[in-house]
Amino acid sequence: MSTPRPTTLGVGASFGFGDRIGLATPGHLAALRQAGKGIAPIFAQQSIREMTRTSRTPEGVMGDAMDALADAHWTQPHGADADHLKTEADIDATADAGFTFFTLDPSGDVDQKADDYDAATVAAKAGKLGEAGRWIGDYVGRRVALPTGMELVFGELDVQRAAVKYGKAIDTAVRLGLYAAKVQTAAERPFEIELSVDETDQPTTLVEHYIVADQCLAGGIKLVSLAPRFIGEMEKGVDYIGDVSQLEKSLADHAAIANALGPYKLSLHSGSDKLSMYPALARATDGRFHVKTAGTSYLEAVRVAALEEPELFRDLIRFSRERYETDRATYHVHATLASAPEPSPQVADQTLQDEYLERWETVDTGRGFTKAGRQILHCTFGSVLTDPALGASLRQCLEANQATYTAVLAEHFSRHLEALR
Ligand SMILES: O=C(O)[C@@H](O)[C@@H](O)[C@H](O)C(=O)CO
Repeated sequence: MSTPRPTTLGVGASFGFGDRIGLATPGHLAALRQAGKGIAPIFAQQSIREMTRTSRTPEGVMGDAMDALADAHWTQPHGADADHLKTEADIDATADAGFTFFTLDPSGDVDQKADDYDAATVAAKAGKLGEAGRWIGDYVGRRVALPTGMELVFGELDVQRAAVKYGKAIDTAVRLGLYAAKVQTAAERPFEIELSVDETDQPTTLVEHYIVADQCLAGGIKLVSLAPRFIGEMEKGVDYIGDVSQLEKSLADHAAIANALGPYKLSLHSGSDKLSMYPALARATDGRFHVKTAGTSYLEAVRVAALEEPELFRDLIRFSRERYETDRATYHVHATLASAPEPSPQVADQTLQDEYLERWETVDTGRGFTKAGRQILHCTFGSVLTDPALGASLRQCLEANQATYTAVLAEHFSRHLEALR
């Protein structure tokens, strides 16, 4: 039986194995076979941003994943995530390549300062929204009791703020979602839609979540998953930053809304390495989650260089440090160059591995101890992979040591998947 084309996965537990290089799928598969029972995989997953930074195409991403699945004689269902789509052109490019999971990202239309406005400013801005604020009157005064015991109270200020924050973004999401549905239906191809507003500065409140999802539904968009901006910090390349017990309660309330209006999954973006919150996510959603990762597979590729070609690892660190201040611009990260050592000859190989590739506690947890080299490597993947010398050297290292890459990925992602069970 041959490897099936990507398909829709529905609202059961799923996991996205983003692969920025195109050589990680064997390791992802090994981890899934070891520890992924009951979790549906997405192997072909890249954002437009990633493909732009790595000069890859949707066809190339799809081809790399499908070739690896065929080599492994994979015959089970799998999805394909066209991630962080912002325009109709993004949808056209990825739909034609066979993607079936469309992550719509209207965050460019989210007012990311909305939580800072006082009541008068909120009211004034809401009054100027026009069509984007058409639904304000429909919600003011509502109360919705959630099975978690939480009651959603739609006060006038809360609803106005939701409109100021997400009103335009909702209309963008509906426009993109209807377009994706039209394209896929015309081509008789399967599709499912995720809405992502995770890459915004201020958390999505429960009232805002309810209104965003309810208005998507009213606009004709059936969500398979939603990525709100959760409380706490989901920074790239490091574990969750915040109080996990508070997060679990918030996740349960968000999940109750998803069940009431969907059902749809809660989607965790920047899911790489957030193992401290995985059990909470699985419990709070009762397994109705999607976890999206990508950067951590790149970091494990760098680990192969550290293990097999230490001099290449030093070159990667040196180059990444030169690029970090530029490349960090669109990512939510805290690392500074001062938080990790220069790869000077006096610094041992093992020290560099510890400082730049540690998986666990790598942020200042109040003890003044910050290891953030992972973020310096994480954010500069595009510069490295498109550098004629370094990109080629890293790929050659991985191709010469594919068994090592597969092994470190299998171990790394088995830990991720086991934490979700
Ligand atoms: O870095 C990217 O552009 C994407 O991989 C991520 O934003 C993705 O949506 C994600 O959250 C995976 O960690």
